[in-house]
Amino acid sequence: MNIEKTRFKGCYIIKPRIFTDERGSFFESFNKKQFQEQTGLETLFVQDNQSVSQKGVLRGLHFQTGDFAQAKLVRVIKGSVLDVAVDIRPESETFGQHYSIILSAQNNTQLFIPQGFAHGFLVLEDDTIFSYKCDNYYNKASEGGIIYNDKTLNIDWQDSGLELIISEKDQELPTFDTLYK
Ligand SMILES: Cc1cn([C@H]2C[C@H](O)[C@@H](COP(=O)(O)OP(=O)(O)O[C@H]3O[C@H](C)C(=O)[C@H](O)[C@H]3O)O2)c(=O)[nH]c1=O
Repeated sequence: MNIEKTRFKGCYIIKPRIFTDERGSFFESFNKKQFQEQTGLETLFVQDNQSVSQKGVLRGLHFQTGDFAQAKLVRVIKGSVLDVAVDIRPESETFGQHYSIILSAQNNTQLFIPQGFAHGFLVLEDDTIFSYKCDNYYNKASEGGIIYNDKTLNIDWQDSGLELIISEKDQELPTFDTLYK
């Protein structure tokens, strides 16, 4: 696997090595040893999640707080998404800034998002399968979030022409300024 840094400390883009032959293709979707060698991070994932969404679904921006903060290794098994990670680490020089990337079954690209980020994605194709590893368990009481169209974050979701499908819970998430200003 090839791992490259982003301008956000601890956030990495991962491109697995794909093996193809007359049967199809193969790749290692995670390798702890290589991950640790290339990032220096000792990450122990404890929970895998999967969601299936139709085109136009926007999930997020979500995070878990305190002892239940989660690092995530996210990827798309089928379809494609615009994935967004927002740095909510007050001490970070990129605090309040976000990173966006297209993740798809075509590019097989993965994004490692460390603890201290809010995460969300916009689904670009029907029947998109989103799969991710977390280094901490789900803890409903620790759930937090930021409204997707927050004016301070000013995320370009590239959603022109899409009818957004957003849960009631996500439509009621607070603004960044409410949480951090
Ligand atoms: C996240 C989670 C949810 N659930 C239950 C709780 C609800 O009854 C149901 C759907 O949960 P929710 O609407 O929060 O699912 P998403 O909107 O996909 O949330 C996720 O989407 C964003 C983009 C993320 O990065 C987070 O991992 C996560 O917040 O699954 C569980 O049982 N375990 C879990 O780990």
